[in-house]
Amino acid sequence: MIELDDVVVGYGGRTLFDGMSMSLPQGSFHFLTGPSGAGKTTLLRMVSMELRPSSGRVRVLDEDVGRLDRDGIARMRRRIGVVHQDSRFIDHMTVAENVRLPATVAGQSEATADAHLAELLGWVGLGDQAAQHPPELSGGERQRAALARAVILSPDVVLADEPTGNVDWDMSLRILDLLIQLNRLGKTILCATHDLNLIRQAKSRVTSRVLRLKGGRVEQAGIDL
Ligand SMILES: Nc1ncnc2c1ncn2[C@@H]1O[C@H](COP(=O)(O)OP(=O)(O)OP(=O)(O)O)[C@@H](O)[C@H]1O
Repeated sequence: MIELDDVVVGYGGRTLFDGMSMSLPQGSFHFLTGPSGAGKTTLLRMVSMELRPSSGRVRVLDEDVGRLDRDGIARMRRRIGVVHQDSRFIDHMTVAENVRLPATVAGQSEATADAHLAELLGWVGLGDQAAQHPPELSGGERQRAALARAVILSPDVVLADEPTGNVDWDMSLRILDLLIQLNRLGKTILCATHDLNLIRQAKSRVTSRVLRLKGGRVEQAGIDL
């Protein structure tokens, strides 16, 4: 479950959301749309606990994230996988090492992480690129590496910020397919995108809803996109 209740947030004295609320059930698949600058990334950053609202409440997986202590935040971060808009990697580490990094940071043994890693890289179609370095990857391969890294700890929630930005249509479909598979495993998906074709494509394959941000409000968009 992801719930924002009467959230106020902004930057440098400018309010972006002034008492915004929304509620997404566990296991749901939502797209987040809206004009550039509407606050899609900001909303995702509140859910991923990278940004604290100045007031209001953010609840994720039945926890009020504003009340978590440091350990609680660390624990919760493992349950939320994030694919950022411009995914950064550590360039001197291999693709496999980058994808494994969250598991290493979480204290998993190399053996435990590696058992899952090969399967995960195969799942995103990067089995052959495991030993390469991030600068050698194409845009679509980077996005898939970012998705693999986001889910290495088997999070319950996956947040994706324009995961198909700058990739061609075939690659977009491939990334969408991975998100749909994650949703079928019961994970809650929230995906910011400008790509209405992608949303249409998803709607024929998975039960998904569209949230539209506009003027600091979030509204459910109809299916007639
Ligand atoms: N760190 C920041 N400091 C100041 N202003 C910011 C910051 N991050 C975002 N903003 C501003 O807040 C507004 C919302 O930004 P946000 O990135 O959340 O929008 P978005 O809907 O994700 O946009 P896009 O579709 O272009 O990625 C924009 O006007 C942006 O300039």
